[in-house]
Order: sequence, then C-alpha cells, then structure tokens
Amino acid sequence: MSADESTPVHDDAVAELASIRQSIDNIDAAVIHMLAERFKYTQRVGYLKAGAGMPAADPGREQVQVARLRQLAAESHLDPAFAEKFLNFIVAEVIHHHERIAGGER
Ligand SMILES: C=C(O[C@@H]1C=C(C(=O)O)C=C[C@H]1O)C(=O)O
Repeated sequence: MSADESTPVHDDAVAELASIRQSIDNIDAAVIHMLAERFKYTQRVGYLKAGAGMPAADPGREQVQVARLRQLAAESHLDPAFAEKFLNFIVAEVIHHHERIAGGER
C-alpha cells in the first residue's frame, strides 16, 4: 500500500496537518500585522530624524537591539543567529526608507 492511500493513520495525519497549517497561517498573519505597525512607527522616526538633521542609521541602538533579541531568542529556543539576521534584514529596509525620506522622497 503506498503512503498516499487512505488509511485511518493517513487520514489522521491529513487532518492534523490541516489544523497545524491553520495555526501557521494565523501566525503569519500576525507577523504581517506586527511588521506593518512597526513600519508605521519607523516611518515616523524617519520624518523626525530628517526634520532634525539626524542620521538615518543608529548603530549604537542597533547593537543594543541585537543583544536583546539574541537573548530573547535563546530563552525562547529560537536560533539567536536567525533572530539577529531577521532584525538586520528589517533594520536595513527601515534605514533605506529613512534615506529616501531624508532625500525628499515620500
Ligand atoms: C528606527 C530607528 O532608525 C534605524 C532603524 C532601527 C530599527 O528599525 O529598529 C534602529 C536603529 C536605526 O538604525 C531608530 O533610530 O530608532
């Protein structure tokens, strides 16, 4: 019998997979909503900094954020290196937005 034929065990696995995927989809939606809120706030920071003549990037602040998130990740059994890469990816995009704002783009 091949693995894709219906058996009670296979049917249970299909049902559990669908249920787990529903939770994964809910979490992905929450991540998108949280990122949208974060970018709304960082947009405000971008205008604030541009208006005050402050640089787009703040490496000192980023260092503190990385250390904090690495610690939180370790406590949550998430790979700290992944947490750092994820934060750096987001911050790079934020700095890009800030540079565009400072350059007069909206
Ligand atoms: C949002 C800021 O600007 C930049 C982006 C950061 C971020 O996305 O968290 C952190 C530091 C800065 O490089 C800030 O200075 O707070």
